[in-house]
Amino acid sequence: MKPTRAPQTPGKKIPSRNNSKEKMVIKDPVEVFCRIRPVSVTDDGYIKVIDERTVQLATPDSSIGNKGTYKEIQYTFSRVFAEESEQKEVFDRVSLPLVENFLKGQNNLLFTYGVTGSGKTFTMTGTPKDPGILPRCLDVIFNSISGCQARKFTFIPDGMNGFDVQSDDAAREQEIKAGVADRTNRTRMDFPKTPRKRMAQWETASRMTENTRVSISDEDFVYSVFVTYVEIYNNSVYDLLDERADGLTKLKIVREGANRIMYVNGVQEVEVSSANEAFEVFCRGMKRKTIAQTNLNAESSRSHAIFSIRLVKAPYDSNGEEVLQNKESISVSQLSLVDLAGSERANRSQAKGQNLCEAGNINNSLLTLRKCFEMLRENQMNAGNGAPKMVPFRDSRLTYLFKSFFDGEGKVRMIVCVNPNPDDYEETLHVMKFAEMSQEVQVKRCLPTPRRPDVNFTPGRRRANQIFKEAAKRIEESGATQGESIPFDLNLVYSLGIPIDNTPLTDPNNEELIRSVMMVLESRVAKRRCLQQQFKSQIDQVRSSVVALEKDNISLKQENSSLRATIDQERSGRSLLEQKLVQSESQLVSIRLNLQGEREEKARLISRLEDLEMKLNQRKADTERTKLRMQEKLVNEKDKLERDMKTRFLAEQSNLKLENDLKEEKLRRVRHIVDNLDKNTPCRPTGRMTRLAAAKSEAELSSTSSNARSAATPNPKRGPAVSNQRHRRSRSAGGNERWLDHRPQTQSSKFLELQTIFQPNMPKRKSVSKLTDPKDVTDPATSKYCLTTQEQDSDGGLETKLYKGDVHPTVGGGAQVVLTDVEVLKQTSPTNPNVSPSRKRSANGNGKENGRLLPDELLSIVDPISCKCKDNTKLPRPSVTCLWLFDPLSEVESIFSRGDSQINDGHSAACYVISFNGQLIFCVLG
Ligand SMILES: Nc1ncnc2c1ncn2[C@@H]1O[C@H](COP(=O)(O)OP(=O)(O)OP(=O)(O)O)[C@@H](O)[C@H]1O
Repeated sequence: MKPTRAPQTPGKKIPSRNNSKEKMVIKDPVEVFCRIRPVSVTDDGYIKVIDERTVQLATPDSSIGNKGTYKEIQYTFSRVFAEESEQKEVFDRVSLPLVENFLKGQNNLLFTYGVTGSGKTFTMTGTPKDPGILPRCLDVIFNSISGCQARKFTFIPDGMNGFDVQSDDAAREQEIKAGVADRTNRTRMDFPKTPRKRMAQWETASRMTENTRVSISDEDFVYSVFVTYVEIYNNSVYDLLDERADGLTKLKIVREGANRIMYVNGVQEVEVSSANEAFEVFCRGMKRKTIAQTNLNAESSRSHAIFSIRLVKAPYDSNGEEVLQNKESISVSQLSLVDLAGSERANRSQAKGQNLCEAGNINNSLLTLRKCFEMLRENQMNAGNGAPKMVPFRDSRLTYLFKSFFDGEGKVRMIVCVNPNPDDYEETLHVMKFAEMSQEVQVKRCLPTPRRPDVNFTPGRRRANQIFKEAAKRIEESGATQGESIPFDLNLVYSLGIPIDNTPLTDPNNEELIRSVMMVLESRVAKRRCLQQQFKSQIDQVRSSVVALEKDNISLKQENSSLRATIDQERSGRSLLEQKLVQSESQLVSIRLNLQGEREEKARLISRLEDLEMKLNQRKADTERTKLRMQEKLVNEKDKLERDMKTRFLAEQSNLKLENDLKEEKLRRVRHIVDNLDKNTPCRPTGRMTRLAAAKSEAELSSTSSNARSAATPNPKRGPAVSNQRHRRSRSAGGNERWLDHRPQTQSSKFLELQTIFQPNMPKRKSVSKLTDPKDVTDPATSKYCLTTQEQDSDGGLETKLYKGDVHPTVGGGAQVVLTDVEVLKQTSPTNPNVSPSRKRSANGNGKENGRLLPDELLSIVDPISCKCKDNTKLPRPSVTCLWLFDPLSEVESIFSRGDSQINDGHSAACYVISFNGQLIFCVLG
């Protein structure tokens, strides 16, 4: 028989089969059938049957809205069953050939596939009035083997997917025992846990039976039927026929048998002797099957249900008396009917919690099924181009259980169920695509077993034995033999016809005799001819099977040698790979060692770095501390130095004063001498002169002793009285500081004289009348600020105020001015008669009010020696510009005034009017 090709979608390539190795193995494609479920909605059916093999899917209006485009896609299958198709039609076309194969001793797999609610369970099980594939299969099987069935318990499952055979007597004994046990058990089993609508109908209504019968050639065999029913739920296999309540014991594992057939280990295999009994067992399992109510199906299968029927057969012995007691002579075939759970999208089924988890597992296992098909097809297309890729059968229990079918241990057929409901359109597209692709998968054909254990036995011996026994029984009943046993005579099977009459063949002219001999001979000739024909046909059969065997043998030998070559190649490849692995491992070890070394080195470096960082931090802290100490020391030294300088300065000043006093005294005495020259009276030093001289010697003494004290032991608590640095008015104190000289142009100051003889000492300056540009202040070169304002009072006197301050840069990049000093310069109008040089002095005449200086008299310290008149003009007399020299520490107070410009020629101060204790003294310094 030639393999039938899978129908191909136009444009799709048929896998190349030029490979010589491929030619040797006969392969059959997976046959796929499509069944369309009838729906009540008729307005927008998106499925149209084009012919009996083609179906067309057109995008429904609802999906156009979502996806945009309208398209029509055609799919071709082995056969398309339209909505109105009957269960019988589907069975005859799809399942009957599988049943025939099954009865001939081959394995078969049929599964229904599709979206949830598309009619898979209906197609597989049907209803009592319109049974589906499964009950019909059972009917046909038992119709066909009726009369050849073995006594129950003739075959006993060995627990490893095989069977043992036992004698008729042993089987009878066990049957009696089991009958008793079965009756006790039955009462317990017949109550379903959950009444279900689908099951209820089977229990109440009588089932319509299928009458088809397939003729079996092996009449000298006995048959037994065993069924198993398992479900794959959440990727675990459960035995649906296990009566025990414990869920764990129902959990089974999938194993590979010695004959490479996959099976569920430890599953309950129930022997059935009729279709009804078998269906009853199926119903029992159905009650335990996991179903649930979803949005899309009131009784939706949540598991893949696998009902397997196994046909066990063995030949009769040579006398047709009893089953041959040899395990080797047993042959087993299997028909697996699989009702797959439907694929579903959670958003459509609204599945939640456990249902959602179930849906996930269902979709995963179906995805694995698809992947296996895809990989099988890819391997077939790339056959001969390298080693085939591994098919992921093990990824799911479902595919693992059916692995042997795809490995060539049986025939595979699939029914794709589709629901024309437009809501199913998207999912149906995926299903159709997969189904069409599946047809390209080719499965190795399972050849009928060439081994005939009964090859030496007489055909028809069983029936002959039966007839003989019946005849012998009747004879015994009639009392003819009287207890004598009649031995079975196998020659009866080969009798050439009626025996020749006992009349002696003596008279050749006896017409009657000749006619009777002629009749016998004719019958014998006819019988012989018949036997010869039978013999010839048997010889032909044997020859053809020998030829087939020889062919198989040759092809197997070739396959064997090519497999050996492949194995050798793989072995050498493997040894190469092993070598590489060893090398890689040694490299890995050395890399690991290196890595370890690097890690240790890194740890060492890190710890060293940490040490160094610690030391660095310590050193920084030390440096910081030293810096602070040094700064402190510097400040102290500076203070000390300033104090010393101040003391010296004051000492020098008082010396000078005393010298001046002395000179004045001398001058007075000279005058006095001159005045008294005429009078010729001796001149005595005045008391004042004495006092001055005493003061000088005292000042000198104190200066010397102070210097000596400071040189010997510095007294940090109380040094000599020095002027506050902040109030230092010396021009030399200016240094290199740059001043921002701010002289606002107010309305009044425009007309006032600013060029007084006493000018602030600002060697470097930038003069502005308005502070509009912030850069003037923020300029890093500017460190001092001076604001000059002027006011004129009603007497015509001028008051000039100099607000001095330090410019400090701020963090934000600006600058702030801290005013540290105010200098007030007063000029009195010479025309004002009320003004006297001591006007600004305090009431007690020493510049103090109750011993304190008046604030407006805190004037800047200006070195009188460097006082210059800028334009060298002559100052009007008695114009007196007074400066109050104020030292807050020593509280020494003086008035320096610019005297006669003729005496003071402008380059140095030569003449001073000194107010000392309210007296004005002219001093002329050399
Ligand atoms: N060909 C058909 N004729 C009449 N009724 C059908 C047909 N196919 C399906 N149905 C009905 O549709 C409903 C759903 O069918 P069924 O339970 O067989 O779907 P399913 O594919 O097995 O769903 P799930 O995967 O969820 O188990 C049932 O009520 C069934 O009777």
